[in-house]
Amino acid sequence: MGSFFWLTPPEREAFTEALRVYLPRCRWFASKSKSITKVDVEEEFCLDHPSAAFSILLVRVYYDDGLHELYSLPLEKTSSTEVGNEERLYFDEHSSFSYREATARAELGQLLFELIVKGREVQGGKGKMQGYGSPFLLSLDRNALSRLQGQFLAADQSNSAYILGQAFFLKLYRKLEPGENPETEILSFLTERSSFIHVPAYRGKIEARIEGLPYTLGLLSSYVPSQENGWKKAQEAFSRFIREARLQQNDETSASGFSAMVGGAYFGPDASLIGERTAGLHLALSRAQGIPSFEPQPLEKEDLYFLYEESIDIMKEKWTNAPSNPWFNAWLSQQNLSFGSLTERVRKRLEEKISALEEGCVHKIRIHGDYHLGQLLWTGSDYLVIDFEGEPNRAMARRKIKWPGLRDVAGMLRSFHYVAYSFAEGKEREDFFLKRLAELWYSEVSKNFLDAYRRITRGSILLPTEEKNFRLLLDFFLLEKAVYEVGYELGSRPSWVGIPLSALLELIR
Ligand SMILES: Nc1ncnc2c1ncn2[C@@H]1O[C@H](COP(=O)(O)OP(=O)(O)O)[C@@H](O)[C@H]1O
Ligand SMILES: O=P(O)(O)O[C@H]1O[C@H](CO)[C@@H](O[C@H]2O[C@H](CO)[C@@H](O)[C@H](O)[C@H]2O)[C@H](O)[C@H]1O
Repeated sequence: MGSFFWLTPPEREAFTEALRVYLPRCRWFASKSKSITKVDVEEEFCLDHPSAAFSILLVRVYYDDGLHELYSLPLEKTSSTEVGNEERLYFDEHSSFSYREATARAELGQLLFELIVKGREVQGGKGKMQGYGSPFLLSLDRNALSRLQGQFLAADQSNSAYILGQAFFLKLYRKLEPGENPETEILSFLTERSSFIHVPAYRGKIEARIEGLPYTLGLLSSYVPSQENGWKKAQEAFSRFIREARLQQNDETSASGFSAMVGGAYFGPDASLIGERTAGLHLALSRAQGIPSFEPQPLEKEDLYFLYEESIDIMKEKWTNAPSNPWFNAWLSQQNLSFGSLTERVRKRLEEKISALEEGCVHKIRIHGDYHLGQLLWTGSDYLVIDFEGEPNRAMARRKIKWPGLRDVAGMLRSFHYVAYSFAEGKEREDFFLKRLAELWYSEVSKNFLDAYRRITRGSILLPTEEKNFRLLLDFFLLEKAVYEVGYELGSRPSWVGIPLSALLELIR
């Protein structure tokens, strides 16, 4: 079967032109709003299955702002008669060879799994791709492993995944950068060097090495059978709470009565368990003596000024379309605020938090970095934490920076807030009772989560001993996360922008 590098220059051009149209339509393609100037295929790794021929292409995409990104694109090579025109990405009339999207093919998942199990190496044009199994995987019976059936996971996510025999989960990263992916790094650390078991166990990875640089192409972990994720479970608990509270509305149930309801059966116990798991995760990550990329270090004010600058940049760059966003504007006029005064108050509040904080009051460690309820899987009796890639839109090196665990804690608190306040989203009528219940739910769930987290981390390098420092740091991270979220919502869910804005308002009052 053919290969990109066998094509003539005009054929290559036709193919990269086809990619230029195709890529922005893909869910995992990060820069949909940018204008592509050029697409280059930098590398091709060919993988043959008895019934199909595949290629993993590494494709460099150039934009009109001078920046570029590298993507992994698994394609199937097939003869023209087998494929309808609509499925083809490229067709070469002379050799009757065409490329089509292959991610959904279970055979590809199988081949990639085998690459890891057998530690195989595949040569490309400039470099090589190799599978690496963890010590545990390599201790298993290879024949039994090769009989496992692959299945593509049809979830609309930033990466693509396969399940093998309900035992393994294989994630193929789409956007690549040189260096080890934070997810393989953290999961292998937790699996092999800690006793924390509430994450999928690390089982291996696929790495490419091109011109001396490593790129993580895939992660193999244990498969976690789950009922739902934390976000769905919390939403469901919140809506049950609202239904029950409305039934009791006439019975004059007091605020403390409603809080007790939440604490009892409407996510209060879940929040405590999430607090325990979060604390356990951070404690495990903080016990990493002798590994420079993980070893804890005292927090300096400089570290926070870095985030402060980043928040200012987000407000300048990612909030630029705010003035044309009707929800943003309606919110501003409701609060009697101008755009300029909002951003200035946020800036000032961030600065105040840093200056009042005592330097070195806590240590920074490797953290999850994009911690929210959607990153928790509910197994039916416990929560497992997934997706350690960090914030998807930030550069890899940036996602590996150490921060106090309280940064993840703030992420989870923001997520509880989203559950309560997204419930009222899109409902025209002002419903004061619902607002009151949302406040009560958020406050009770947050208290349960924080109490559990603080109980377990008390006395450790993760928690400031003084209450004042704890509050300052947590508020700083809540502010910083809400600034990020406003930018995120303006780009992806403009009608939800009021949720992080309402949190910001509370924090700058
Ligand atoms: N180890 C696992 N076992 C089972 N399902 C998983 C596992 N990890 C992730 N998933 C499922 O796949 C989805 C996408 O995983 P995630 O790590 O969030 O990928 P992405 O990087 O694409 O966001 C999750 O929402 C979850 O449903
Ligand atoms: O795609 P990722 O899961 O890596 O994270 C990004 O998308 C999240 C949205 O799904 C976004 O999270 C925000 O919305 C959540 C509700 O959908 C809410 O629970 C989070 O608190 C809120 O930040 C996340 O910020 C973004 O990085």
